[in-house]
Amino acid sequence: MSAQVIDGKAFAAKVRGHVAEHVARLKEENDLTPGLAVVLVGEDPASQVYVRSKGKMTVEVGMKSVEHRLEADTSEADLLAVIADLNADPTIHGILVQLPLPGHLNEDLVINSIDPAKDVDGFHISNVGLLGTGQKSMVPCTPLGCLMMLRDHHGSLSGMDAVVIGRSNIVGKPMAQLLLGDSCTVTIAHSRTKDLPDVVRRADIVVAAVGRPEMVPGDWIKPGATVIDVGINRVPNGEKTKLVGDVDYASCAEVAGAITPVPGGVGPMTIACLLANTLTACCRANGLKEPEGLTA
Ligand SMILES: Nc1nc2c(c(=O)[nH]1)N[C@@H](CN(C=O)c1ccc(C(=O)N[C@@H](CCC(=O)O)C(=O)O)cc1)CN2
Ligand SMILES: [Mg+2]
Repeated sequence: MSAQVIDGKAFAAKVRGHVAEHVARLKEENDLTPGLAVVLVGEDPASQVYVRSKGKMTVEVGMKSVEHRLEADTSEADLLAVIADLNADPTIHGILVQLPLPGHLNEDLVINSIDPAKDVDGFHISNVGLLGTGQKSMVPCTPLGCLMMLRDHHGSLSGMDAVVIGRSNIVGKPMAQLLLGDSCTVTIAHSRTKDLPDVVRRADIVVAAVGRPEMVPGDWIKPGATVIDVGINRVPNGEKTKLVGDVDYASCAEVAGAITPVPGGVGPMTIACLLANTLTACCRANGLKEPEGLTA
């Protein structure tokens, strides 16, 4: 068997197209422009690339984009003051603090200082609690992107066995909540899971989000299963480097029914869902109907 490739790049472009249509309608009918503020502390090269890309795509879908680039040694008080200003700014509907933060800053404290209604990353403790109790929330972008691709591929996910490998707050835990919300039977596996290969072999859906290059081989995959690879690992490739996921693509693609590639799978969906969340936040803030198909 050779798996169907789930093209995240193409799907993300489609999502951004839907967002752009809604944004144009909001402008025309409600004289409203959604605004997204991205805060970057320090000079992490990968973060700089992601932040630039977020700003560019925000403008492309017709939204207002604001960037705050702060020095690596910015104090917590100064960062919190920037966030407080954005919380109070009525033209800003989404606020995102790019992670990871430099080590001297308390990530939880910083994230929890964002107005939950503007927390387009869905990392604020209020949004985590709302998602966990099945209430309307802001949903973390990467898991939301994975869910959108799974729904698009399968239609209903009801009754499917899903294994999420990885228990991070950003991907693993919210992914499990979303799959549960779509009536999957969900297992969260991690580094201490016993008989991990056997656990993964039971899954109709495997979401790999461990951050370990090519950790999942094809012989862990049930024939026909859907494999969603969240990993973005840069590894040596001769004199250069290349990006690989958390699954061994070649062997998994021989067994799986469908698989996301790296690059071009989950990654592009993350930014598309960030734009979708900003649009959703703007609609909610103004008491307007939310766009369909862009939230969980
Ligand atoms: N506040 C946040 N910080 C971080 C998040 C996040 O969702 N919110 N996620 C990641 C980084 N990230 C967005 O911020 C992100 C990562 C990767 C991609 C992407 O499109 N990747 C491409 C490959 C890019 C490359 O060549 O390096 C792909 O997979 O095709 C988009 C966004 C951590 N921080
Ligand atoms: Mg820290």
